[in-house]
Amino acid sequence: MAGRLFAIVGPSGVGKDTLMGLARARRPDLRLVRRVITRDPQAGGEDFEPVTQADFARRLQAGAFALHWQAHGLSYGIPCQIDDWLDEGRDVLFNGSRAVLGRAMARYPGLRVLHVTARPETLARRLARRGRESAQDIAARLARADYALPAGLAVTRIDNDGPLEAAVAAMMAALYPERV
Ligand SMILES: Nc1ncnc2c1ncn2[C@@H]1O[C@H](COP(=O)(O)OP(=O)(O)O)[C@@H](O)[C@H]1O
Ligand SMILES: O=P(O)(O)OC[C@H]1O[C@H](OP(=O)(O)OP(=O)(O)O)[C@H](O)[C@@H]1O
Repeated sequence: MAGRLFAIVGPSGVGKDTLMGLARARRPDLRLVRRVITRDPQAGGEDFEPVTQADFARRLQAGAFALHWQAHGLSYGIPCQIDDWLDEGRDVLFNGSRAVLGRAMARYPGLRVLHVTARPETLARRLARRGRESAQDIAARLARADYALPAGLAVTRIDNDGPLEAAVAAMMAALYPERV
């Protein structure tokens, strides 16, 4: 049986990576995608595979990515390995761009979207505390905060403006509705 593919999306600082880690801790069988990113290897934060722009371009050319996009001056790739996982019946969760969802749905018609939200002031506070980006980069990320999702997607909204526990519970219910 084919596995299910989930994209977690939402503005920078809303808690996507944090929620992914907590979901994985509760469901070790959930496959989290390790993204290929042209980001400084020392950047910290999520576990990603750092590559140069040239290496990214080579992999793209070779068809190594199931999905890819650009944002924040970086290139992001989702390795084709997710297709093997889905074929094996694994549920797969990746941190995606809201701007790639149209293409993602075209390739994966069963795609489910977890849209994490929080108030702009909450995002600003969290990004400043996370400390991975400069003030200028934070401002650019906040400017994308209200980017709209394309129509026609299976979307569950997850509010993460309050305590993490509430958002994790909502996320687990969205991932595994049969268990609630
Ligand atoms: N509900 C929450 N309450 C307080 N801090 C949170 C909450 N959710 C996430 N954070 C913190 O906000 C920051 C941004 O979270 P992160 O998971 O990196 O967001 P994203 O991946 O969406 O950019 C992190 O420092 C994280 O610990
Ligand atoms: O098109 P958008 O929906 O605005 O998303 C743009 C990018 O921002 C996030 O990446 P990243 O994890 O680098 O940033 P973040 O941790 O600050 O969210 C997200 O995963 C996308 O790759």
